[in-house]
Amino acid sequence: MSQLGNLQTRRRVSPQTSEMDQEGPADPVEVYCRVRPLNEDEDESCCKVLSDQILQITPPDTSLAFRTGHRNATQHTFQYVFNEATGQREVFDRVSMPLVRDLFCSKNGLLFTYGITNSGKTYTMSGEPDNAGILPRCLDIIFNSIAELQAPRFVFKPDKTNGFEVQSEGDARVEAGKFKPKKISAKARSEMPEYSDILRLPEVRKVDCTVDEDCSYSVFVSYVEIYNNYVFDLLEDIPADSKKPPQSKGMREDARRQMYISGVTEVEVKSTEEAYEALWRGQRRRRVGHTQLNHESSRSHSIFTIRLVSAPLDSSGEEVVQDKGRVVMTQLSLVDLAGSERATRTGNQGNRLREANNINANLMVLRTCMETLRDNQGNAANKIVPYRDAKLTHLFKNYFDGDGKVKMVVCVSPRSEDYDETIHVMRFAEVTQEVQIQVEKQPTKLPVGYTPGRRRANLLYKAALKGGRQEDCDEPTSSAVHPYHLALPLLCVDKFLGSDSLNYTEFRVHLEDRAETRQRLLEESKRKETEVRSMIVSMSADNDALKARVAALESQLRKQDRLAKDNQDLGVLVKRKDQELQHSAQHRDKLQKSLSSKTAEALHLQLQVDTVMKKNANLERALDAFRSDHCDLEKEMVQSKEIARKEQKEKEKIKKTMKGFVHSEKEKFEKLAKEKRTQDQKLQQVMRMVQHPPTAPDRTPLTETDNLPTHGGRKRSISENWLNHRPTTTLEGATVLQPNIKKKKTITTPKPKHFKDKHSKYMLTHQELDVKGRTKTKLFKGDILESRGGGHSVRFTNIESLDTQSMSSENGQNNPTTSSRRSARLAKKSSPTLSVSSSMGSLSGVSSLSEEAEHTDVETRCAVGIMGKPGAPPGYCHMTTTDL
Ligand SMILES: Nc1ncnc2c1ncn2[C@@H]1O[C@H](COP(=O)(O)OP(=O)(O)OP(=O)(O)O)[C@@H](O)[C@H]1O
Repeated sequence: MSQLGNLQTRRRVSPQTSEMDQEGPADPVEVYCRVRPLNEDEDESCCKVLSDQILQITPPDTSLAFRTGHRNATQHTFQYVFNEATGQREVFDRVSMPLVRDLFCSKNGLLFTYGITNSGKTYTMSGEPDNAGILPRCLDIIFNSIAELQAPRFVFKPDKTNGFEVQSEGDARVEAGKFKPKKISAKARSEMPEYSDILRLPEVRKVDCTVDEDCSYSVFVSYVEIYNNYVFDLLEDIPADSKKPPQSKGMREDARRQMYISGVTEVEVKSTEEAYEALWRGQRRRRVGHTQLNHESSRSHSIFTIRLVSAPLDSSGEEVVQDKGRVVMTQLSLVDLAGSERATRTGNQGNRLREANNINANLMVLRTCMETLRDNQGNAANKIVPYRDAKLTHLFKNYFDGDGKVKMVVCVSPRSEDYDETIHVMRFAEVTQEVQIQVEKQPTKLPVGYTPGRRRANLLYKAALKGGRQEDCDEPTSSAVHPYHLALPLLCVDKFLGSDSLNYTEFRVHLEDRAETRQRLLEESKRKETEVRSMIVSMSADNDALKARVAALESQLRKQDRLAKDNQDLGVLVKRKDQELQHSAQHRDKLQKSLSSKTAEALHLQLQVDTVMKKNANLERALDAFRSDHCDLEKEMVQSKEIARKEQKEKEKIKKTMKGFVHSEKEKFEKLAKEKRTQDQKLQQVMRMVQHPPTAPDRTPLTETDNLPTHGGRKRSISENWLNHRPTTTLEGATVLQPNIKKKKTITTPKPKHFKDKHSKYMLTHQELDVKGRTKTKLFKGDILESRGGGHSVRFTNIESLDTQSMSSENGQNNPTTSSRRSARLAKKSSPTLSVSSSMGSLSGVSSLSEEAEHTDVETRCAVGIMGKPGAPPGYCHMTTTDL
């Protein structure tokens, strides 16, 4: 672990970097965003590009975030946001062109495309036929830029330890002679038509920086994929008939502590077409491998690496310097990451789930690394960055340690269904943007000790040589002269040799001239050489001074660049801060609004509290009053209880007294009862005697005879016919009052025909209860007389009555016990009514005599009358003469 810790803080020292600036600037990871257009079958977009730097995402109703209450749209700031209509060229120019430029300035580059499945990562990285993405454009522009500066094939050779060897052009040619370039057959090409046309870029573009013409360049490409945390080489030569599945590669660290894939195939490519063929082969292998391993392309991370290898030309500008230490290698890694969606979303199982987990593990580690890097910068912490936890981060750890520029294109699917995943992507992007990479100092190029422009000079020289042979020797053109060639004047011997008159003297003179000229020229040459040498020395001094000046200017320029970059960063920061301020202002407004509403609410509540407190005070006062009342009542209750207790005591006293009284009364009563029983016995004896008299005339014991004339005596009545009118309500058992009449007809309801019969006497039995509940029985007796109109009338002659009192008081012969019993029964049965039929109308108006028949005038004598009315119950009442 300590070793890992060291990794983070250690700065790599490049063998070519002898002069390093003190401290490199911090370079943020640049994160771009690209929103793909909606497909035809997709109708709702949740993304909106607000400006070049801001993307707004709105949660749709169906999203989990919306359902869990996160309903506000979120805004995300990026280095640059490409909207749905942005073309591939613009994306390349903004994102990748600076990386390609860096390649020629000895700076490495790493570019990721990150996003969920189907968000446009592959489209952005590789593109489509006629719509090339970043990768083919990078290749194209590199080859366009180094077209005539390329070293012959095999001059540079990978040394298997992440470095390159240089060999002479002769050796390279020998090796090249054996090399057979791999050409894709038309049949194979037809299998993957999507890659066959991709290179047709409409324009020829070069990098917009100076490419060192005194260097020779070679391009190498490698293509690997990381699947389930294994690294597979996609350009490895595997025999066509091999049944073995692809073997994974290991990772190593080279002498410069750079991570590399051990044994990875690096293919030297001399043109865009060749590079693209390698890519194509890799894609094909990927497809075959995926079939063997049973996985899908989008489930693995693919890494296409372009290495630009260069070395300076020698002094003649002819060949590459045969020195390995002078080889410069820069690389650009283009990474198409697998879909970032979470395993749960895909609903995968088994292998697919493991696959998804591994993808996520790699991306998760990438995220953790970013977070740790950010924390280390922000809080000056020194946490260990877990690069080694995943192959992906392990391979690129040098980039994050400052060995190159890191960029990321976040691809966004605008589909509403993808909202929840897109938000995760945005969070990762935000973290990544905050990572600042401490850029390693760019090595100042060592002066190689050769004159610049030697390639061009060599070419010119070659061209001059070529031209000298062709043209006439007399007038060598200045343009064809080698700048360092001090040509001697040419001697045209032919004109002497070909003449007929051979003049040797002339020839000797000419030769002497020539020797003289030669001597002169030699002297001149020496002089010129000395001049040139001194010139060169002075030029070299000038050159050194110029170089120093250039270096100073370059460092100034770098500083300016840095300042400009800082300015730009500051601008971005200020913009971001402005937005944050806006947000916070909005938030503050919202808070103020809610505060004022809360204040109003609080006031309202305060009022309510005041009212409640007032009510409470009233209630407390009422409670006090109730309490004092309660005390009073309690006192009263105590007093009442005292009174009640006293009363109870008194009651008990009275009860005791009453008990004594009742007891004495009971004794008295029992004594009386005893006496009554003896009386009863006596009375019964009398009754027996009365009911069964031996001979004596029947005498109603209970009869109360008034002062009426005695023509209705008992003896007589025996021989007379009596109409005995006993209404149905008459109680049985009143026999004690019944006269002993033999000839009688008892009727309940009198009718005229009864009076037409031979009856001469009429007797009506009437019973009634008095106010004390005693039964009064009366016998109204009278004579039936024929009226003048042919009807009948009754003249009452006698009334006999019985009640308990009268019996006991008026007739000592009456049996009080019997009477009272009967009376009680009568009282129970019904009210006493005298029943007279409606036909008794003829009977009305007949006067009768009262018991106290002492009245002498009609008015008093007729005080009682019998009255019958149709439909009304019969009865009698006291009447006046006027009533009658
Ligand atoms: N910017 C764009 N303009 C037009 N079409 C696009 C764009 N981005 C993506 N597409 C289209 O969207 C579809 C999905 O894109 P692509 O295959 O690149 O997604 P991906 O993220 O690489 O998916 P995977 O993770 O499965 O590889 C393709 O048909 C592609 O043509």
